[in-house]
Amino acid sequence: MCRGATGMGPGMSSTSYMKIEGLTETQTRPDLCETIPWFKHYQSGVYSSKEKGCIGLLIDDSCGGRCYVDEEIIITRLSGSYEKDLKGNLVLKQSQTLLSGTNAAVQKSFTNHQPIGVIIGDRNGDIGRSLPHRYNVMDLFIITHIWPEKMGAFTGYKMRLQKVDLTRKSWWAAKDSPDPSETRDFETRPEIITCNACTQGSCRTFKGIWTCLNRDCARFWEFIDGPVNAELEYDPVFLSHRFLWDQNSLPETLDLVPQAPVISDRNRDLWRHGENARQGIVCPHCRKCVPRVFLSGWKCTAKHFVSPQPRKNELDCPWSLLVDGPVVSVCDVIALPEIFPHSSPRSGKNAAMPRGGLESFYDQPRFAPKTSGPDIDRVTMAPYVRLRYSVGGDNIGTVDHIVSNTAINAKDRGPNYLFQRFQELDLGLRRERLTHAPVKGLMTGHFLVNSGLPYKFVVTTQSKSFSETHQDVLLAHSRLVWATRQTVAESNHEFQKPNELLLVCYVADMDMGYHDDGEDVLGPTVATLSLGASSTMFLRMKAKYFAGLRKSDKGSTSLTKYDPVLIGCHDYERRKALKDQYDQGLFTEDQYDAERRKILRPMTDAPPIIKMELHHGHMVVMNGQNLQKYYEHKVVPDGGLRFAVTARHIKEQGIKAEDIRMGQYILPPGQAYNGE
Ligand SMILES: O=C(O)CCC(=O)C(=O)O
Ligand SMILES: [Fe+2]
Repeated sequence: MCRGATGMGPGMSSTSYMKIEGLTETQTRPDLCETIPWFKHYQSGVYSSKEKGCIGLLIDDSCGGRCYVDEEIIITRLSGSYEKDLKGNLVLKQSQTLLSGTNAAVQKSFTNHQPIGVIIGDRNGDIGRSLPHRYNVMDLFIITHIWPEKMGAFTGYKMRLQKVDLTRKSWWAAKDSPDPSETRDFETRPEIITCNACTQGSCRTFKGIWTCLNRDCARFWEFIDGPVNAELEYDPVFLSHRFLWDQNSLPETLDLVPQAPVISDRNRDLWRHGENARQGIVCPHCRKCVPRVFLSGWKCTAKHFVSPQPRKNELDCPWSLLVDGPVVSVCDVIALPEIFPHSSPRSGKNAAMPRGGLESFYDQPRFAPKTSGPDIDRVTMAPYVRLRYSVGGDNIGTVDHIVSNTAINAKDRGPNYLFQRFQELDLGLRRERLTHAPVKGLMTGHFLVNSGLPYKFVVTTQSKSFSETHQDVLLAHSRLVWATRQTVAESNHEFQKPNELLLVCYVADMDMGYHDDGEDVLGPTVATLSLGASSTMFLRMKAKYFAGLRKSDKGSTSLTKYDPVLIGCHDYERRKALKDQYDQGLFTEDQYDAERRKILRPMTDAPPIIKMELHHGHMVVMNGQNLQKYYEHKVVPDGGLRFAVTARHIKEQGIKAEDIRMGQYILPPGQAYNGE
């Protein structure tokens, strides 16, 4: 059945919905989603909230047959169950329902007259004009009709949306189109015709022909002697009629274009390191979505686009909003209010109060009870305590957790000093766009800066040589050189001096997801120093080794080639027995694969086998090439300001002599760290 919006009548004009006029634009989907609060979905075309239903809609690409965009009306399909055929046409693969998922949210917005923010992408061909930017905020619309159509063997839905504010000409209107007339016709409605078979009314949607739009009726989508599906055109009245929205009858509307904040002493923390620190801001000058790229704040400059490159028409706008503030003390980001009664309690999301005094807080790290986890060896490495996790037998590797204490942290040029200096120095910390990401333009979930030899595998960071790196940063590196040397001395590896440094900074809910640090060009040892807020580090086996096979996005599974059958993997005993038989030549490769297929099942991800609480001043040294090959780690900070300084060795073979010098430095006498 064709359902139209109801309950209209003469009412207030809707001009007040538009807080700011005009177009907001962005070139990447992540920038859009970080900035526009009513459209935070990175992949779907519908953004919904539980309470309101659909609040944001993106129309891009091809919307399928008979989609339509004019100055005030949009007709588009509802999402879900479509696939592209070989020619790139969208084909419905299963009938849609309005009862669940995003279509239920769309239905809810239709019923509630919820205004919806609409964004149009420059791949949309229905608008019939070129668009200035990749993504362009159109305006607020309300769904006026939702109806089913037969699409091949299945039933899918379409919807008609009408712009809320009819008093102003839309920015996407043709240049020569007239301004909206002051006297509009809000009376005319498309004709409603009752179906003889089901007795339900459906409106005249198509030109010169009527069909029943009740999907349960025997005569649904029946066109006797009429045009074939592809020839259907919309009825002129169906396109031209308008509802007048009574503003008082509409639910709370969206702030279509969020205003840039005015930073004051009261809200500074929120925007600097708190809840809003990852929020993008619409530039008040050029209206571009400006994501938080820099730790120092927001800068509306096209120049910060390493990838994708700025477009030709992109303005290099000078607007910026910097959020500097007083240096945060360590006591402000760790939970020790009873010891520092004047400090504000930590607001981190995992904040846990230490049971003992300050010493016990640092000296007795708590770690998750082991399941099938590695052995832990606890030794005193005065003045530190070192916990060594031996992972997966001899040939895999070790993780050393080097636990600091207040005395170490307070030492001259120690962690307390470094935490302060890293805030005072202009280190150039910024988020970078990932080179391989499911969504183009996706940025790291943390700020970073690289120095020494360039490290550019996950993200392309601009690297400074150590000679251009501030000495206080080199002091942190020198602690990691010491820690690396300690660890390597007990292994059968040769010590390779770290020649690279990655400084990462986390604020708000930033984190670093599961990854490994195991590029071919990297040495086997990776050492990290934590400064500031606490965090939790997890280590787990990679899924393909844990399960022995992996599932592709399309649902097929493939066996892991050269499966090492690591201690701790799923179904270890049976897999090991098969592998032994294969290694002894009792199976051909095909037989081995066939036997493996009988027992292996796709798994959910492996559970973490190490969970370490990293506090201010702690160091972690991961040692072993295979540790990075077979295992992965992630870090989830508690919230609040945290720096992680990581030192690795990049193999020098094939690197030019002048570049090798980028990874070398000499500290003034007595300043290289010696473990005290
Ligand atoms: O934040 C941390 O402690 C670790 C960072 C890390 O894993 C990395 O930089 O690769
Ligand atoms: Fe890492």
